[in-house]
Amino acid sequence: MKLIIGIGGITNGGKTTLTNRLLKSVPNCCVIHQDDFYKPQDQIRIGEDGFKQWDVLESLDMEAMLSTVQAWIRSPHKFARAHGVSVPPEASDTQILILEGFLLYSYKPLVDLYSKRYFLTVPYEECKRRRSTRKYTVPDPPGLFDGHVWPMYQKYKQEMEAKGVEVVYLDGTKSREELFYQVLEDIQNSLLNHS
Ligand SMILES: Nc1ncnc2c1ncn2[C@@H]1O[C@H](COP(=O)(O)OP(=O)(O)O)[C@@H](O)[C@H]1O
Ligand SMILES: NC(=O)c1ccc[n+]([C@@H]2O[C@H](COP(=O)(O)O)[C@@H](O)[C@H]2O)c1
Repeated sequence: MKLIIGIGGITNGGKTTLTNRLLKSVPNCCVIHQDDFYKPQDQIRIGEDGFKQWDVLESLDMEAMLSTVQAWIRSPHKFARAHGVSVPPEASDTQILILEGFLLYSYKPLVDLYSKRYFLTVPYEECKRRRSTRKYTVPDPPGLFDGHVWPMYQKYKQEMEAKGVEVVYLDGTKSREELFYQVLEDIQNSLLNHS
């Protein structure tokens, strides 16, 4: 059985933290990070808002991300070995792929592939506070959060909801442990329901 799990949602919601915790506990589990598919900086256009458009889908090479997911679907064991995930000889038939990223549910060719879509949220003030301490490869210019990041977050979330994409919302202000056990239990239930 193959399960593709999305850990999506708001920037600085705790997606990477939760994903890393799950990877330590869930056997036969690989990960693909959406951030790894950012286009080169000189291909990120400047929008009418005056900012480099880091928070739009067009800034990510989603075709390449989809190809990577398809490589896992074709052969999870081969994919795991190629990505340094140990595959014991007696590995069970259950293989799990976690996709982690802030725009996971806005790219049509991927959206139906998920067995489960999680979506972390945190309120505006908390998101802005966490973001202000974060160091990206390209530092946020002044005003980026209010002028670009937050409006794009709201736009994509509204579009996702309008399309009726089914997600499980997670409250990113809960403790790291609480979030981990909530999702782990839910994944275990999904496995039971699929078997
Ligand atoms: N449950 C949580 N409660 C409080 N802070 C958290 C929690 N999860 C993550 N963080 C912190 O928030 C920041 C962003 O976390 P990260 O996992 O990198 O978010 P994302 O991958 O969604 O951008 C980091 O400083 C991290 O330590
Ligand atoms: N990874 C990069 O090269 C890069 C560069 C500039 C901004 N960002 C930011 O990364 C955010 C998405 O990643 P997180 O969900 O991990 O915060 C976006 O809001 C975007 O503004 C990433």
